[in-house]
Amino acid sequence: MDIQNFINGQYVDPASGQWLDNVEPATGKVYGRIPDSDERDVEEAVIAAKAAFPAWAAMTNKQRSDILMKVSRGIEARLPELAAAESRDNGKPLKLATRVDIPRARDNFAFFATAILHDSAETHDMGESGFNYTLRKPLGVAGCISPWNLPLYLFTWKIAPALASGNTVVAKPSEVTPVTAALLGEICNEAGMPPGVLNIIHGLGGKVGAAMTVHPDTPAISFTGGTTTGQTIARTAAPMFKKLSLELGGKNPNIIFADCDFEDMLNTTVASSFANQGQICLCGSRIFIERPIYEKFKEAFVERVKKLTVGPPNKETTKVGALVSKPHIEKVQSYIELAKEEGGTVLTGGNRVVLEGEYSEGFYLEPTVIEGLEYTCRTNQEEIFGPVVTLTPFDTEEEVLTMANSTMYGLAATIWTSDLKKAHRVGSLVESGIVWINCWLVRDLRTPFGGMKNSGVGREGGFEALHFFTETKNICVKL
Ligand SMILES: NC(=O)C1=CN([C@@H]2O[C@H](COP(=O)(O)OP(=O)(O)OC[C@H]3O[C@@H](n4cnc5c(N)ncnc54)[C@H](O)[C@@H]3O)[C@@H](O)[C@H]2O)C=CC1
Ligand SMILES: O=C(O)/C=C/C=C(\O)C(=O)O
Repeated sequence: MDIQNFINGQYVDPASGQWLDNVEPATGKVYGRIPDSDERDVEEAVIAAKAAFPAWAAMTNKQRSDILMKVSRGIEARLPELAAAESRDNGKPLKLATRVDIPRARDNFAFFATAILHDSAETHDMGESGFNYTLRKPLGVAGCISPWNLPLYLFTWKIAPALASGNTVVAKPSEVTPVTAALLGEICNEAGMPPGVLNIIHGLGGKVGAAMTVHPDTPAISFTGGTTTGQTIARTAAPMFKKLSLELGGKNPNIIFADCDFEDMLNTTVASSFANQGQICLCGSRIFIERPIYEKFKEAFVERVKKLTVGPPNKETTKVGALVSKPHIEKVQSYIELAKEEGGTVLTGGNRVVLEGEYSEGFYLEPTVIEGLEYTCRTNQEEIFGPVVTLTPFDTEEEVLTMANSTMYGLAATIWTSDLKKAHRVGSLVESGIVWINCWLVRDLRTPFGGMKNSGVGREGGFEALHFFTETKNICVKL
């Protein structure tokens, strides 16, 4: 299956005439080609987006909202097809793509299509001498760059607010999982989105992403991906005074107190550790357990993890699918080896899984649980982004906070306790942009979403996302 760039409402080949292989993680085999685009394709896309901007920005919020709602309904209408494409491209279980990824892409469009109808600006009253009012103007052409772990989910999480607030967009999905983004162009055309409003360029980050970032006519860049890539983007964009939204890596603590609801915690901790093969920036990869329940937790957790079925993404019984790529599974395996060198004991997992028949070369890995590591070691400090978690006991709140806050990251934390005061106390001291108490990945799209420290800059979600894609202007009126 070959895909093309989507520029000015048309599907076109890359200027280079060159293509990249697209590999199916479940089989390890090439199953299509994607454009190996470069700065010439980005230039064409920016030209189209600039031309479309005045008319799109001049529409009323209601007019834009109507089109974006049609996109949302178009995603819903093609949900089975999109879910199958996502699962094949990424390796994630089809069930997950059907229940989570594609519904969330649909909801992202519906959420921002309706949010824009409820947005308003401030007035600052100066009494008899006058008043100020605030205008928020779209920026122009927004650059949106997204990763491979939640492909259409995160692609639309950026595009929808950018479009709703009146910008046109040049977007780049990950070259590892480009297919559902390519299909989105068809849905936008069917929804009556004017040509040039959304443009989608495929290819390598170092070529396409870099060209989008350095282009003088992309005043805002919204990026989700690895922290190192975020640093590269910031180095280019900051001196150009671009607006930057960076959602980066995490090394999230999952803090389990002895007084928690054990069964609820156990069920959710299995999911927060291994959902999407552990490839979600919000997964809790460092599990801290209060000492009185450490052994009980370890035994119960390992027993549950051993029962997780690793299998082909399209099989009904599969709980853990394929990791996204060969380089990625090799990276994750290298961390398991590192953990052993650092003195860790693998309690379960640690090995590649070789399935039968057409899946024998797929990227399957056992869900892995490790204990006995110092909290300061590399395994406990660096983002692994795979189905690997570590267990560490703790005795006091102070101790667990020291360990939880010891990494360069600060994205998400989970706290399990029946003591609301303790939950609130620890929640306010843990260095994380997002804290879940007695739950995980419960999402309300209105809430600020993003990380502290090296986990990012800025917040997505709700009005914060809509406002990121605007320039705020204050107008002072003297009476
Ligand atoms: N949401 C998250 O927190 C994610 C974190 N990661 C982390 O990053 C590590 C590396 O994964 P990658 O796939 O290499 O992520 P990445 O950060 O390289 O890729 C994310 C997106 O950025 C683009 N990109 C790459 N280099 C770029 C550049 N110089 N300028 C502009 N755009 C660029 C990519 O093409 C892709 O669309 C993973 O092992 C994981 O630890 C990866 C994906 C998502
Ligand atoms: O918005 C969400 O619900 C989830 C976002 C997840 C990421 O940004 C990620 O895994 O990279």
